[in-house]
Amino acid sequence: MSQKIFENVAILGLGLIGSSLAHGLRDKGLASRVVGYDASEDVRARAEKLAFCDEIAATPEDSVKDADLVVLSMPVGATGEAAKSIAGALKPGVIVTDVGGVKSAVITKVEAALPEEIAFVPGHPIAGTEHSGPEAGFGSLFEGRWAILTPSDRTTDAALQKISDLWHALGSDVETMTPEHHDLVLATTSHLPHLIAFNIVGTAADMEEVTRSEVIKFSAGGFRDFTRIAASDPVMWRDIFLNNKEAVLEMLGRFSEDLAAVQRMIRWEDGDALQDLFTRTRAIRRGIIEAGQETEAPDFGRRAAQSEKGGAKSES
Ligand SMILES: NC(=O)c1ccc[n+]([C@@H]2O[C@H](COP(=O)([O-])OP(=O)(O)OC[C@H]3O[C@@H](n4cnc5c(N)ncnc54)[C@H](O)[C@@H]3O)[C@@H](O)[C@H]2O)c1
Ligand SMILES: O=C(O)C(=O)C[C@]1(C(=O)O)C=C[C@@H](O)C=C1
Repeated sequence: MSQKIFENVAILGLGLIGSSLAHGLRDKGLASRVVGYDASEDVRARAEKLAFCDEIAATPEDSVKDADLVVLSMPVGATGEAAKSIAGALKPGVIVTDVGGVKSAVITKVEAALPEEIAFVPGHPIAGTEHSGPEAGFGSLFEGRWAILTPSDRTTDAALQKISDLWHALGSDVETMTPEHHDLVLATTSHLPHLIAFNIVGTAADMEEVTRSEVIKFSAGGFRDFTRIAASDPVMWRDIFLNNKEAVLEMLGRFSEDLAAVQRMIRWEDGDALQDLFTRTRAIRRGIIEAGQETEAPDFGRRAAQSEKGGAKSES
């Protein structure tokens, strides 16, 4: 058991990340009481049954009224409205944080909604799975992962330190950077890969229709890895692309240029160039494994495989 960091925590949005946080806080004894709220009545009822919070509130205002920490854990497109809905009910001295995959747009919307004296610490755990909903959460999700904090004008030093302590206690390493840098880095390492996965799985499905033949049935390792990523929550990803438009378009432009270069290598049978590229990318993967940031068979892959074989249904 670690040391308690907060008395009363409110988590708004009880999907994969919100429920994982609730589990993690309880498993590690980091809060006295956790109150949850979700905009969906169905999710509230499921969360009540799963009992990972001490209480499920009926309204956003009720969920935050006693909180000394409020976590906004909904799709980034809903974060501004959620902040508006709690603005009048917050206790003085409360810290508000979020977990959204985009930072600049979220900061603008949340800070426009919250009273100026409220401390806001924008955050993003670089941890997740393709599953969503309250059944998908587990307390060890954040262990051995990064949590990025992107302080803004409304982030006090004391609040930043407490949120950093919280992520450390949940098992994460913490890095601080500007929101703009975060959005560009994540456009490259998270948003673009998801876009490619959504697209390639869509292309294969179209191929199947056009050729009226089985394409996906015969897919093996490589394509299956793409289908895992492409199974991620549609609302969450719609919001990420709409809220990190510039950085994603910038990275997509660069990616298209690199893809055109590979196209040329194949057309002109430049085997050396192809081999050089693949040698470089293999070294990058091996470097990630050696640095301990990934295993050959990630845990969440095993969880997914187990649930595909008939285990608990974890998607909403
Ligand atoms: N899934 C991941 O891998 C991952 C990783 C890191 C961060 N994130 C971020 O975490 C956030 C939540 O993602 P998730 O994977 O938990 O999604 P999820 O789909 O599992 O859950 C989101 C929940 O938010 C609820 N919600 C929507 N609007 C709300 C509102 N106004 N008030 C309260 N609840 C509301 C939905 O009903 C849903 O239950 C997103 O901003 C996402 O960018 C996701
Ligand atoms: O592991 C996965 O399945 C994820 O997609 C996690 C992932 C990522 O792209 O790395 C997805 C979105 C986030 O905001 C952070 C983490």
